[in-house]
Amino acid sequence: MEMTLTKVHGSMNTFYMFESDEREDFAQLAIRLSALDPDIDGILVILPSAVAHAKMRVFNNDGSEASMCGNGLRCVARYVCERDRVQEAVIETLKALLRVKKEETLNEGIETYAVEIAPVSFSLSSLPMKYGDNSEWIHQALPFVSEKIPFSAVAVPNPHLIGIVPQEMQKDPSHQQKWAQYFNGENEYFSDGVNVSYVTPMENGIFVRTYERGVGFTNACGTAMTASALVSCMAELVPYGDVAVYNPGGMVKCSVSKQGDDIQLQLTGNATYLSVVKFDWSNNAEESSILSSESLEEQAFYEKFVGNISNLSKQFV
Ligand SMILES: N[C@@H](CCC[C@H](N)C(=O)O)C(=O)O
Repeated sequence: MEMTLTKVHGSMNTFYMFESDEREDFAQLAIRLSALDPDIDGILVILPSAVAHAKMRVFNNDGSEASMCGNGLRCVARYVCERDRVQEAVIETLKALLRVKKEETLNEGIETYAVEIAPVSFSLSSLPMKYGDNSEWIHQALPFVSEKIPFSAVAVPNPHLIGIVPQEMQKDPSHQQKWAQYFNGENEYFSDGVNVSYVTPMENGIFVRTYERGVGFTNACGTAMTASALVSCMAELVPYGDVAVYNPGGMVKCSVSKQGDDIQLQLTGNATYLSVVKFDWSNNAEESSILSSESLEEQAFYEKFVGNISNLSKQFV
């Protein structure tokens, strides 16, 4: 079967995106496409929804399904808003209906979208995370990992473990890699794995590097950046409101508001289309292949934007 896929990215977190009806083979498709194109972090499937403009499912490049994907949702938001000729829409995800909207451009030539990130829970059972009898883990060291790194565990609703680290630990991500690999293998703490982010405050925001469950190190993870902005506000590293979040793939804005237990999070950033790809999905996955790829013109604008901000984030990469 010939499929048309759009290769897209949000902060260089890169996916093949396509519209489809429900099928059983999305996981195999994600694995096969990732084997053919190591640039991608997974696939985004846009499905019909009975309760929203569309439904999004996201599969990591190892075939595991995630409950949410912030960078991916911006790309899906763009697709649905352009398809339905609307400025705002509601997208059904595995655990929530989320509001999305077109925003003013981040920079010339960059399609920009804002997406709601919800629901938020600090309850360890929602990740799930098991650590003694604790019901939450907020801004405390995990002594077996390091006495010096305050960690927070939060589900948005996919699971995140976030550590605040000094600049030198961003430059050498080996500590992060070791523990993220451990928590995403056989271990007693995270039975479903976890996305692990290391965060460092900057003069005008924060820098976040993420090791994603089911993927490995990514240029950026939208839910991780938003959860990291929340944790940074709670730790008083940055004020509540709009937080500039830098990452190896660029920069996004995360808006954070917290009144008691009521937390509202929004992620704003690029939704860039890279190319249109024809893919032959045969019954035998091993034989499936990319037939053609036609580049679009948008990436040059994104690279110009990254060039403008790189003096701020290059100290971390
Ligand atoms: N890159 C995504 C998150 C993708 C899912 C994640 N790897 C998981 O398994 O939870 C984002 O932008 O949020």
